[in-house]
Amino acid sequence: MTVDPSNAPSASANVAAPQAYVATSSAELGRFSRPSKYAGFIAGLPKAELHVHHVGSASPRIVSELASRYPGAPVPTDPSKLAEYFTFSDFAHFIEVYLSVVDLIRDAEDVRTLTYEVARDMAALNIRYAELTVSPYSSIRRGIPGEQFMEAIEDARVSAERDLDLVLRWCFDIPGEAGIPAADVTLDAATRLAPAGLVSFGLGGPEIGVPRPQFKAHFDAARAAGLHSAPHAGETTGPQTVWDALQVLGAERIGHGTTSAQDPALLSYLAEHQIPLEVCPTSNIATRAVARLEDHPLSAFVAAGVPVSINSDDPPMFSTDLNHEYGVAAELLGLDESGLADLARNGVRHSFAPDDVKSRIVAEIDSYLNTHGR
Ligand SMILES: O=c1[nH]cnc2c1ncn2[C@@H]1O[C@H](CO)[C@@H](O)[C@H]1O
Repeated sequence: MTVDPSNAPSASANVAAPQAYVATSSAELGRFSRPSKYAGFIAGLPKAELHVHHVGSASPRIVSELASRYPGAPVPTDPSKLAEYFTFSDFAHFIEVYLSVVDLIRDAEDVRTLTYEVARDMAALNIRYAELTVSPYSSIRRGIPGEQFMEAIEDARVSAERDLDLVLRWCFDIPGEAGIPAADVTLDAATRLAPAGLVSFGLGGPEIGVPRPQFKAHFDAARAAGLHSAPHAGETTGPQTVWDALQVLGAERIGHGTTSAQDPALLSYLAEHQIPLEVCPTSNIATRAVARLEDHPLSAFVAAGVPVSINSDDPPMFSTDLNHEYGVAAELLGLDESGLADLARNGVRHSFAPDDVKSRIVAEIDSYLNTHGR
């Protein structure tokens, strides 16, 4: 895989390129919902993304390019066949497909290129800050040395900040299905290899058959090392998983948290303690965690006073991108431009970004609303 520097937008080009939906194939974008009437406003709005997976952000072009190097792989080499490959019968099927793409990343150069290209797609959407969920275990167990992996992602992070006006940070997550050995490797990567951009410790993958409490010692150690706790919970199992994440893993933010809506006491707790949920509406439909967008509990969260941010999760795999998700949120919550700007400010405020980065981006949002709001 090679980077074509001539495709890299300059920082000033980002501001003026609101129509670019480069993170996914535009024909497929919005397979699960209509384009928003606010699409133009959203495209130029400076935003933060707090829940987005590293490999799950690989564009169809990168995925098919990688697949063509490994003819035996199940992943299609033709980008136009990817939409069908990325149609999931259920969450378990989604994870199986996700791991087949992870399998195509074989060396540190792949990691560096992938990370930089993901950053470039984000910058074209006017994302100014992103916490990318990275699973070092998946690469280390496929033979990429941990030190090389860290060097690759850090190199991409520093280049993105220099070239793309995008501040990147990492959440290292345990792929839950791989159990304690994966947790050990992830904790070692987070605490011994400790790259400068790392801000949080997470837990992803399936929830069924993967109880959160088994990872208590790993989260305790990560938190003692100064990392924030941001596990997935309540995406595919009920509210008890969210309680476990809060009470056992010390969660400061919850990935998805969708089924919290089933438990009024949990909603009150989240509101009282101002624990944000990282909501990814289209993802929940694509993995069939929620049956229909109309059934999505986003508006119930907001009504209960639970803080939320809007995120894209694995955008090309779900035929979406962050701008499209903001349009979906506007529809679900009945927002206008000023409400969309509030949503963008929430994304920044709930992030683990340095304070100066937060105030800079919030000021950019304020000024964008002043000049582009109705
Ligand atoms: O929506 C999601 N929920 C949970 N895990 C996910 C999701 N998207 C990507 N991953 C990724 O699945 C891998 C296998 O556990 C992990 O690397 C996790 O980051």
